[in-house]
Amino acid sequence: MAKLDLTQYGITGSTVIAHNPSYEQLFAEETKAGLEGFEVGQQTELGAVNVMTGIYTGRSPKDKYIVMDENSKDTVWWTSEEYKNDNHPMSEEVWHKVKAIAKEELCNKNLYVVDGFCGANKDTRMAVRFIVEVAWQAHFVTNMFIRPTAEELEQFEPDFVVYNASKAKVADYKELGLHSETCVAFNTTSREQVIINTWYGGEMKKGMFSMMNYYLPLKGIASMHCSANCDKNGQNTAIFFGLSGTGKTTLSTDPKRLLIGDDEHGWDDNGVFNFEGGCYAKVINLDKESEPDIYNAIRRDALLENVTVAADGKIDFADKSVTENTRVSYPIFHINNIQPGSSAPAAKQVIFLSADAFGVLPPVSILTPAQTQYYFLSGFTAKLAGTERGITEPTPTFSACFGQAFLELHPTKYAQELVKKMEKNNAKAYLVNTGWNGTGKRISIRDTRGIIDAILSGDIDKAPTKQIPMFDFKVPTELPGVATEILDPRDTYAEAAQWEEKAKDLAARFIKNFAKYTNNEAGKALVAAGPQL
Ligand SMILES: Nc1ncnc2c1ncn2[C@@H]1O[C@H](COP(=O)(O)OP(=O)(O)O)[C@@H](O)[C@H]1O
Ligand SMILES: C=C(OP(=O)(O)O)C(=O)O
Ligand SMILES: [Mn+2]
Repeated sequence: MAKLDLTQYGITGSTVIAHNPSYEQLFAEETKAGLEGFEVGQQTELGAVNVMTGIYTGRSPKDKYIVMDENSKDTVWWTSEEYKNDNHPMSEEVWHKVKAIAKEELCNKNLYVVDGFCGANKDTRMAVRFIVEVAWQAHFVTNMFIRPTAEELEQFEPDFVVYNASKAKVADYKELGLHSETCVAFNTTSREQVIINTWYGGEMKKGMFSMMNYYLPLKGIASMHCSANCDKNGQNTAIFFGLSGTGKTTLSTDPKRLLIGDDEHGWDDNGVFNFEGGCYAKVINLDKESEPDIYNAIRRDALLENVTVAADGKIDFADKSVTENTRVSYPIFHINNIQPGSSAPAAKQVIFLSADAFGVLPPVSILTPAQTQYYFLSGFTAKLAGTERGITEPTPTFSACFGQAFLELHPTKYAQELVKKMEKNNAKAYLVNTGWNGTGKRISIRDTRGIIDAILSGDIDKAPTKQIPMFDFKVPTELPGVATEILDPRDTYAEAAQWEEKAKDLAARFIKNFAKYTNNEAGKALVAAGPQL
């Protein structure tokens, strides 16, 4: 491969230690002598290396900016007083300043450069070049993005460049009108991302997802915060939407099915395709018996983050003293049953995962088409501790399309694309509560897996059903492999009246949240599909 010249990016005096390093080389670099602080990788008993990411162990949405220019000003869904989101505008002037900070940090250094694809579909994939200072950051993106073939690397022309200056700070952030010394900024026109003062790998992964969420729907392709799998013949695709920690990775990793991907997908006329080349699983309290596939994926080349590891390499998955958002990234082929090419025909089943901290939602509801749109736009769930800074306990939230933090266009755009694809392919939707019920405990993974099995096998369509008041949810009254007494959430309370009180409160929250969609006829028409007081 021709030697990479970084001066084209304004980075001078730097040595590229490795351009597209092998796993061998990554291991050697991240465990070599002389590394300091959070650069240090520690080998663990499972063969995977563990790293600590410093103060930032989750994303930093308050520090996310999009450059507002001629192209983006009328397309991006900007934060506003009426509807706050994480798309904070940045002027071109400030962009040049933060980019200069990043470039200065990357000058006269030893750097790693990794080229990867975002998107399994060759026609619409984005070729991304990551320029980083820390060896394990190169390892993280090697795990998470689609690894080009040797031939593709020869001809690699980046569509997008990421400058990771995690060691730098925006000292004059106040003068620049920014929120803190940390900055995660995107320029959708020059197609660049700048990261300053956070080491959390999720900023690179979810950053490129945000960009796919910008470019793809503008081309008529659905871009979705969901996991996906299919049957062993590569058919009967199912997708699982959900905010962080609701079970996308856990539930899509299913020994009976082939994994397409665990977090970010597109849906075009050919079907569903993964954006990524790896998975990023939560490992807090990871249990070998109940999640063997994820556990077995943790071996050499997987990269653990913020996990407690003793000097002899022994792992304590139960320890959350650093963060609850302990993670492992691994290339997708660490899972045995994967769908070749990471794409499959159009989805037949669409599952919305919601971790309800109030204990109101049934563990599974069969949605009507109007309810599908209503609950997709509402995106009700709980933010679980750790993935975002400042969230320390399950916090109820309405996260549009189950991924508001990553939406660059208005939520209705994503809903339209999803509905178009679902209608064309006769797909059905289900709302699955992976959170709490009246027992005060989280619904067991075992019961949730039973529910998912019943959806995927079609058993749920044969089950007797009843309607749940206020929400008018159709729920099964019995399902094979699932504890019958949890199917109607009222039965999990000592008195049904306790459920009713909480349900009224939640219904009112839904109604209040949905008001922002009712300024047009389409939105108004959906109100009837939502909860009624
Ligand atoms: N009923 C349940 N369904 C799914 N996950 C559950 C359930 N109960 C507890 N969990 C835990 O919740 C977490 C889900 O995380 P994960 O699958 O990584 O979510 P996501 O991929 O959506 O971010 C895991 O730690 C899992 O063990
Ligand atoms: C990695 C993240 O999300 P998820 O838990 O959905 O994988 C994240 O939001 O930073
Ligand atoms: Mn996940």
